Amino acid sequence: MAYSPASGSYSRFRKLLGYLRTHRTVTIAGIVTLLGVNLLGVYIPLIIRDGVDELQGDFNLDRLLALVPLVLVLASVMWVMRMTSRMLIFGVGRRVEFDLKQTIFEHLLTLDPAYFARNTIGDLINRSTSDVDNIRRLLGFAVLSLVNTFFAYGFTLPMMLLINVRLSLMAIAVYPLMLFMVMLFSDRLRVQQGDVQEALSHLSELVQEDLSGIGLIKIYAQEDNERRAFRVINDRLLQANLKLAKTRNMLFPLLEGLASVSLLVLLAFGAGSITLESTAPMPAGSLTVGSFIALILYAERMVFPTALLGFTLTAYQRGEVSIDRIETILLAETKIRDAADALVLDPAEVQGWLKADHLTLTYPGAATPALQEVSFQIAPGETVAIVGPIGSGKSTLANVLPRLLNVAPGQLFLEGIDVTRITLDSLRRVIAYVPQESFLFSTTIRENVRYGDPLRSQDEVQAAAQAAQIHLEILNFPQTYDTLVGERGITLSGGQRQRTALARALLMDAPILILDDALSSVDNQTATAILHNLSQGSQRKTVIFISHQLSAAAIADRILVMDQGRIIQAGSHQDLLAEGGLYRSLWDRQTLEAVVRS
Ligand SMILES: Nc1ncnc2c1ncn2[C@@H]1O[C@H](COP(=O)(O)OP(=O)(O)OP(=O)(O)O)[C@@H](O)[C@H]1O
Repeated sequence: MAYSPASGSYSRFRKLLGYLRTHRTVTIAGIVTLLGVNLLGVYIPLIIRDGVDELQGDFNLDRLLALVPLVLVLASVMWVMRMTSRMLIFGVGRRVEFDLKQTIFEHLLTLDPAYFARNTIGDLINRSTSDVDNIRRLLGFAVLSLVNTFFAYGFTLPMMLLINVRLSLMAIAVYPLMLFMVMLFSDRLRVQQGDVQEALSHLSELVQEDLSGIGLIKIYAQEDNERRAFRVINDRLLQANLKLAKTRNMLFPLLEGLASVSLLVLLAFGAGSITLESTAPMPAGSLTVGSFIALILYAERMVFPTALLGFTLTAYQRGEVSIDRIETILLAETKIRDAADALVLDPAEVQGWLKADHLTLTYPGAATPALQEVSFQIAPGETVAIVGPIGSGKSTLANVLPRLLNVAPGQLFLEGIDVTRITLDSLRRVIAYVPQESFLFSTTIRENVRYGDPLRSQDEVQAAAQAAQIHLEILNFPQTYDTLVGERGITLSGGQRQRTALARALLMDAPILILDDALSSVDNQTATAILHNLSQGSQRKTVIFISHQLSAAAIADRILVMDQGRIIQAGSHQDLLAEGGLYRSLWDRQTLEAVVRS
């Protein structure tokens, strides 16, 4: 996913307000507290001004001693309020971070598998963490700083003008120049920030892919190549960061320097305007020592937020880039969703009757359909094997049944109902599906088996494991069903993983079971035994068994032979052997291979 500003600054600003909507009370409380801080910040210099002017006429220790505690109390109140405002506003940033992470994760769960084939996990993780972090900073630091700047300019500047217009204007004369600089650098900063985030995503992608495929890297002795590839991307990130740092390091000191110039201007021109005669009428344009001190204190209050404009801007722009990157995820929509009038299937009423009627499916961007005019009917309780050469469309067919792929209306029916008119949830509940890659979570065997329904009892888990022919092996694991598997536990063999995944599907006791080459790492004899058991008994399910293992497929009630997206043969093993054609040649080849191996 390349970074492309999906929206203008205005709509990004509206997005930000949208993030804040649920926390508006706390945000407003934070801003009101900040308002209090600024009002006190304006008031305290006035007390100091009056105090200094009074003392100048007639020095009085009692008066001085009364003034100090007052300023101290007010300054302490201001300090407490400042702390409170920071806690409130930074807290909002943290809450928005929480909301966003939750929203992104929940949204990702709604997207169909094709989305994850198009976008890398590393990039998605980066957007859900680093980009969300940038938005938190924007809503914490940048909001606090922007509001602070707004109040400082709104209150402090008028007070300065009231004290002395000429000196105040001279002090802030450099500010327009500063704003001009900020605007000048703003686009460059945003583009450079986008480059950094993108390079960061590429780095996460590479780490994620390499660590997942670490075995492959070692087998092919590609450590050096991967090291070089990492260096290239890491270097790209370094260059992007250095470029950004260069721009920031040019802008920030410039802003800080210019902001301090206002203090120098005041000192240079203000000192000459001070009049020490407190009794005589003040000459026009002159000011008392107290007013001069207040003016300096005010100017200082302005310097800080103005000098911070650069940081605020970066935080804001970083956040803007990240808003775009996060919105790209949130705007992605799945085409596979419930129709407005979708039916909820009652699992008890589903027998397992499937019908495809000229089912055709073309992957986005593909030149030819992966499924072409596929028609069949599968009766309740029937065991149907689907065989065919590599890439003939078998997995596509398996994915279409539970609507993991977007099937057009009027082509696929369950119990005579168009699957596009059934809610996804109820459709998927009646189809147990074991994919080619058997994924296990890093938890115990028991939790893996009862993933579809964590409340199932140990007896039920065991019965499913027995049907999947893995129970006896589980008993040999260190803690039997409590053994941890995956990253935090033992590593299962390919065949053990497949049979654990099968047990997980069997536990769901769904009327339809799809096995997509799900026993490829299990020996032929065991695979045949499993399939035989599944197709026997009174509680027969509709079983769709996709496999390259023809000896196991041979025991199915019916075999569908696929080639180039079409069903080109259908019948029992004996019928198909007698018929000749593709099935016969596949069978002969496998039989010959088995003879050669033995
Ligand atoms: N996500 C996808 N995007 C585009 N094309 C795809 C996608 N998945 C599969 N295909 C293409 O669709 C065709 C059918 O693939 P499919 O995986 O269904 O075949 P298969 O019979 O299951 O193969 P195998 O026996 O190797 O598992 C192939 O040409 C494949 O390249």
